[in-house]
Parts: sequence; C-alpha cells; structure tokens
Amino acid sequence: MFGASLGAAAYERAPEISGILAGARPVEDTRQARQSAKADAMLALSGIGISFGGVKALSDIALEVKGGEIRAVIGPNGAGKSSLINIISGLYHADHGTIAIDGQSFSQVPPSRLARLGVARTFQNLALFGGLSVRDNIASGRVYTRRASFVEHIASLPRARREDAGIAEKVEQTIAFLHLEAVADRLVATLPYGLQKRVELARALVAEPKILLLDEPMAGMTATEKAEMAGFVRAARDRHGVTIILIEHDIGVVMGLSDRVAVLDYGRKIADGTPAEVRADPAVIRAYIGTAEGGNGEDI
Ligand SMILES: Nc1ncnc2c1ncn2[C@@H]1O[C@H](COP(=O)(O)OP(=O)(O)OP(=O)(O)O)[C@@H](O)[C@H]1O
Repeated sequence: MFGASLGAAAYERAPEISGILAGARPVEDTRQARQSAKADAMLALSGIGISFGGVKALSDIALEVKGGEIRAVIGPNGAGKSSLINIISGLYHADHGTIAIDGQSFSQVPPSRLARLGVARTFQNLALFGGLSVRDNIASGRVYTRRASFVEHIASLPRARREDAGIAEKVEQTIAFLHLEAVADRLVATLPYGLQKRVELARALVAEPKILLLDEPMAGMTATEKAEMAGFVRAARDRHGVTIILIEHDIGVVMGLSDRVAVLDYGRKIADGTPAEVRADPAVIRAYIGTAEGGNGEDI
C-alpha cells in the first residue's frame, strides 16, 4: 500500500508562520528539559504539543534522534509531520514540551540561532530564489557565516575577501558532491523540478549542518530522481556524518533509507522503531488503511 506517493499538503501556511515568528518568546533552558535529553541524542523532543485553533496538531510527542542516524517521520496527511519539523526549526512554537539540540535545551528554538546550532532544513514547497543561479542559491546557505561588515565587503578588505573565498570553496565542494556542475550557472527557475529539489538540498548542506531536516525531499519526483535523491541523502550521512530527520510520503523510499521510523497519526505518535518493526505494527497498518491514500489492504 505504501508504494505510491501519498500527495502534498492541502493548505498554505505562510501567514501563520510570519505571525508566529513575530510573537517569538525568549529561550528557556530548563532542568527538566536537560534531564529528558538522552546523553547520546543529537536531537531529543519531549512532551511536544501544539494546537491551531481547535485542532490539536501534535500531542505529547517524544522523539529521540541519535547522531548520524537517518530518522523518518511518517503518517497520513494532516498527521502533524510538518508541524513537528516546523517546531524543531523554530518556525512554530510548541505550546508544550522541550527540544534538545545536541545537548542544548529549548522550549522554543530561536530561528535566528538555528544555523549556528548546526540545523539546516529544506521545505515541503521549494523555497529557492528562482531568479538567481544555482551557485548563488547554494551560497545563500552560508550567509550566516559572514562576520565582515558591509563596508569591509564594499572596500574588499582582507577579512571580507577571505570570507568570500571560504564560501566559494564550500559552494564548489557542495556542487561537486551533488553533481550539479553542469547547471551551476543556470537560473534556478529554468531547471526541472527534481533538480530544483537537489539545489535546495545543496543549499542546506553547504551550511555543514549537524542536523538536517528534510520536509518531503522527494515530493513530485520521478522514480529515477527519487533514487538519486535517496543516494545523496545517504551519502550526506555516510560521508559527512549528518544526522537526518526525513519526512516523506513514499514509504518505499522511507523504508529503504531510514534507520528508524516514527509514525504519527492525528498528532500522536503511534509507533516508533526500525522499518521492519513499524511495517509489522498493527496500529500503523490501521492508520494507513483508514486513509484515502492507503486502503488497498496490502502489507506495508
Ligand atoms: N499554520 C497552521 N495553521 C492552522 N492549522 C495548521 C497549521 N499548521 C498545521 N495545521 C494543522 O495541523 C494539522 C497537522 O498538519 P501538518 O501539516 O503538520 O500535517 P502533515 O502530517 O505534515 O500533513 P501533510 O502530509 O498533508 O503535509 C492539520 O490539521 C493542519 O491543518
């Protein structure tokens, strides 16, 4: 039943996101949160809950992600997957719970510190600069590393030149890693969708994150493009040790790529384990059979 792609979200969230950002609360570092973070976890969520109006998008979610793990979060449409990633990346503020990133605990992750905390993400709907080249889009992923002032850059002072050279080197390494050399000078808007998704991955990876959040990185791709993307995601983990949290509707891809899989349904975690454990879990089978996307009764 999981062979097919299960489709995309049915709504846009930009206005809500900007509203939430405007109301950002200060960071908290609580003893309770520190205790709940397991020592070897790169990321640990505890008691996470969020509601939108009357809709409980997430209730009491715990999730532990070990360093270097590829961890998938799956579930039917509206299960709360994107909300979870948006909370981890500071776009949404949880009503309850704590988030520990590499040992630092927050009740709300500050988006302005996300890159320095070593977290990068991609978006369900592409968030690239269509009128800029592939190379410039990728370079935008390292803007946060700049220290030199505007004036230093205008005057091309040594610190600014060193920074530019460092960024350019990382960008070229990332272009090579993701095999984007042939399109590096093309405007992003002129690329096929599958390649645009790869550019978005490149922009996240150029920041050399410890944690990479991928929100449906293979949505809308052909089978060949999905296989390529899965290869790049695995290589990012294997070669660079990046810890990866992956939301993806194509369960075939998820099961082949992930070390562990958490399953959400109606905002609750209903299963968490290896792909084999999750595939055999009756609650997971029930959740998918109860949706329009599943329902043909085959095994997961
Ligand atoms: N910004 C928001 N404003 C209002 N409701 C929201 C917002 N974000 C999420 N929701 C609601 O929270 C619930 C969970 O949505 P979410 O997008 O997290 O699910 P999902 O599992 O990612 O779904 P999909 O697979 O369709 O992308 C849904 O009922 C959704 O309508």
